[in-house]
This record gives sequence, C-alpha cells and structure tokens, in this order.
Amino acid sequence: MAGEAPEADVLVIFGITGDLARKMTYRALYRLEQHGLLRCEIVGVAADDIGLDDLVSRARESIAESGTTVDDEVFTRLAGRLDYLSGDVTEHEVYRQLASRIHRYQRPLFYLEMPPSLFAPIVEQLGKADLLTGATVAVEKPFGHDLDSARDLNARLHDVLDESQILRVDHFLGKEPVIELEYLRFANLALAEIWDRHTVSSIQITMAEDFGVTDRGSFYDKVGALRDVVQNHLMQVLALVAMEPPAGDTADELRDKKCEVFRAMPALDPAHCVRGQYEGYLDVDGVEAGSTTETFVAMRLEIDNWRWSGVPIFLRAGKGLPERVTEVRLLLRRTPKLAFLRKSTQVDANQIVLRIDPDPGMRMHLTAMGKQTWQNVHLQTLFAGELGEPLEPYERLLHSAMSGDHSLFARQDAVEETWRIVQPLLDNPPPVHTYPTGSWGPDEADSVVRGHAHWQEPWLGE
Ligand SMILES: NC(=O)C1=CN([C@@H]2O[C@H](COP(=O)(O)OP(=O)(O)OC[C@H]3O[C@@H](n4cnc5c(N)ncnc54)[C@H](OP(=O)(O)O)[C@@H]3O)[C@@H](O)[C@H]2O)C=CC1
Ligand SMILES: O=C1O[C@H](COP(=O)(O)O)[C@@H](O)[C@H](O)[C@H]1O
Repeated sequence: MAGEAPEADVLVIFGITGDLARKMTYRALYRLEQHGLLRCEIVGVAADDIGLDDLVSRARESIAESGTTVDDEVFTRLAGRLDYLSGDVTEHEVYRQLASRIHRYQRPLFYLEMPPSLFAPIVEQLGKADLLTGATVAVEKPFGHDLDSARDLNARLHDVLDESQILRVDHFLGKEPVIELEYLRFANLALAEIWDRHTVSSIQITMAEDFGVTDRGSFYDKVGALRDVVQNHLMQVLALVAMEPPAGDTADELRDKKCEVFRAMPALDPAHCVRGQYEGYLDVDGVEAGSTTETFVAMRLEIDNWRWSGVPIFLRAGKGLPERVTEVRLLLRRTPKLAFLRKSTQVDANQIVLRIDPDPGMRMHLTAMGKQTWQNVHLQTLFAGELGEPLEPYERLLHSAMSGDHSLFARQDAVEETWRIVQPLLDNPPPVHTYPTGSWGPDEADSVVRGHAHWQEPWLGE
C-alpha cells in the first residue's frame, strides 16, 4: 500500500528531546538509515536550548542505550541529516524560523511526539504559518482522553487539515504479528473457513505485563489500563481479528473494514467489567493518595454482526502480572461425541493462538490419542525463525508515514468509535479490587468469563 500519498521530503519531529525520542525515535531513525530507508533531512524541534552537536550526542547515546551497537558510518549518515530548532512551540517565532528552514520542501511530514495538550495548538500554528500545504501530520497517542475530547481534537485538526493529511500513531499497528493477521486470516483457507461464529465459541485477548508503572506514576494515574492500552492498542488488534476482507488494496479499504467491526460493537456494559489495582501501586511516585486508577481491567465485549454474533470476546490487560505476554486466542467449539470409540467421548476443544509479544508466532492446539489417553499437541510457528527479523514498530511506522502509506494508522471514525465503546466504563467505573503483584489480577476477573471457558494460561516460552 506504499505510495498512496507522495513521499515526504523533510521530516520535522516536535519533541525530539523527549522520553519517547530517547527510547524509540532515534533508534528507529538509525535502523531506517541502516536499512537504506531514510532519504530526507530531519529537523528536530523542542524547548531545550541546546546546539546541534548536543542533539547529535544525545541521539548517539540513546541509540547505544537501546542496546544497538552503533556503526560509525551509519550514524554519521544519520547525523548528517539532523538539524535542531529550539523554542516554545506555543509561540509564533518557532514557526517563522521553521518556515525559513524548510521553505524549499513541498511535502513535509510533521511528527508530534509532544504533550497531547499541544497537538492542536501546534497544528493550528503550522496552519497560521502556512506550512500545511502538501504536509502530513502524525500525532502520537493518546488521541483524546474520552469521546468528547477525541471529537474536539478531531474537529480542531480538521479546521486546518484534511483527514488524508492526519496519521494517528498506534505502535501496535506497527507490530509484525498484528500486520500479519490480515494475511494469515485471508490467505489461508484453513483459517479463513473456520474464523466465525460457526466454529469459534469465544475469543480471549490478553495483554500482560510483568512490571508496574515504574517512573510513569503521574502520567499513568490520570490514564489507567483502559485508556492506556485497551481503547487504542487492543481495540485495533481486535478489529484486525474480526474484520471482513478489505475490497481493495488502499488504506481506506482496510480501515473501512476495521471501522465496520467497531460500529457493530455495543458500548461496554460496566457490569461485564472488572477493574484491579496491584498492591503497592499507591506507593508509586506521582500516584495520588487513595487513587482508584486501574492497573488491570478485564471485560466482555460483543460484535453484533453476521460473522460474530453470539461469540463473546474476553479481554484483559494489566501490569504487575506474572509474565509479559500479549496474545489473541480463539477457542473453537467442541466436536460431537466420538462414537467410534468403545467409550464414546468428548475431547478438549481446539484453540488457535496468535502471540504478539514476545517472540511472535501462531499455535494451534489439537487433541491426539497417545498411549490410550487424550493428549494436547501443538502445531506452531515462530515468525522470526520462518519469516526473518521484522522491522521494529516505530521503524515501520515512521517509514510508512514518510513513504505515504496510511494503512498502519488509525482513522478518525475508528478512534471515535473505540471511545464510544469504552465510554460507559469511564463514566461508571466499577470498584477497583487490589491484587498481589505477580498474580493474574483480582479473583473477581473470573466472573467476567463465567459460563464460558475460563481464562486460559497464555502461550509462554517456545
Ligand atoms: N514516553 C513514552 O514511552 C511514550 C510516549 N508516547 C507519547 O509521546 C508523546 C511524548 O511523550 P514523551 O516523550 O514521554 O514526553 P516528554 O515530556 O518526555 O517530552 C515532551 C517533548 O515535548 C517538548 N516540549 C514540551 N513542551 C514544549 C513547548 N512548549 N515548546 C517546545 N517543546 C516542548 C519537550 O521539550 P524539552 O525536553 O526541550 O522541554 C520534549 O521534547 C506523548 O503524546 C506520549 O503520550 C507514546 C508512547 C510511549
Ligand atoms: O503504549 C503503551 O504500550 C506499552 C506496551 O507496549 P509494548 O510494545 O512494549 O508491548 C505499555 O507498557 C505502556 O504502558 C503503554 O503506554
């Protein structure tokens, strides 16, 4: 889907001195340079009054800190592309200077990795400075903090930009196994033919993290697990799990199908949700005394359409859990009793698991008769071994944004739909239950799956 929009001829990164840049952006740029995928100048913008040399040193340090061995030749090429502009982005002067630096380019990509309250003001200032003609603007998460604020932000961006100029970044959409979903599902009849309510009895999506909120207490406490990873990342994954095949190869044909899934989903019923908070969360720096922010959430979702009606979707996400693992699991219906056996019997239902993190892969749980007893056996593939090492999410997303491929970015209608779905839980959050760190969340989470297969232990190890 590359090339739907023309390739960017300059990349302007607002927030180049921030935490995300340090952890992800420099490394992604370095890897793009290494793979010969970077072709333009890069202008970083931030408040810090530092010189270009300082910025270049920070870039090098950040890349090394991320565990990459820095190749001097590659880094020198990257450094040669960098420029830096310091100033307060709420003031016009920055944009005047930016205009004079990038006036010779026609197709700038502005990437906003800034405090979200500045997304709209920056775009408005870019508009006033007449910098938006031919431009694309990529904005980081979060896109709003509820349905109303997401609508407001969309409205403000649309005052100066066409939707085709806006890229909403969700790094899960840059993960190889998430992208692979579309291909695996529709290129394999063996999967395509069973991927519906006739064969699937329920779906479980788990995103478990075996660490807490670390030094992000003041950020996380205003957000919680629902806003942090469910409304965005896991909903985007669910759309790819559940959508119909796109009718063509454009970004919008794909995004139409994803959005149809959301439109078929009733808003969450808080009675089908459980919130949890790991023990010790209240002691984290930046967390408010007595905070009821959830670090774990489990819920039941529905997709009320021809393919999925009657198939419950159980989703759980949390920090302070025993493992770091993100997976999608389809639990299939049981076979009829096996009458050809001396004692007719029913066996475990099959399951299909897509592991997103770590070590992405796919696994099918089957049942076999070994030594006169039923045994679970697995058919599985680990993608890295079979398909090679993929691009990293931010590397892929930056490359897609620069090369004009919008298919890996969330569209306005989908973002608003996902806020609509989670809004009742924001309005009427159920009580928060504490859970010990290293457990699978509060015991109450079992009530979410009552009447269906219990929460499955995720696929761990090889
Ligand atoms: N950090 C992370 O792990 C992740 C962050 N994100 C998103 O990325 C975005 C940025 O987050 P993060 O990097 O953590 O934030 P930081 O607070 O670390 O960095 C913010 C950046 O914005 C700049 N900035 C802030 N105010 C101004 C201003 N008035 N004028 C000019 N520059 C300004 C800062 O410049 P200076 O340093 O010079 O003051 C800095 O470069 C957010 O939307 C966040 O949600 C998304 C995923 C993960
Ligand atoms: O956006 C976020 O994602 C990370 C998890 O992403 P991953 O790619 O490392 O699995 C999560 O830890 C963080 O809280 C959230 O803001």
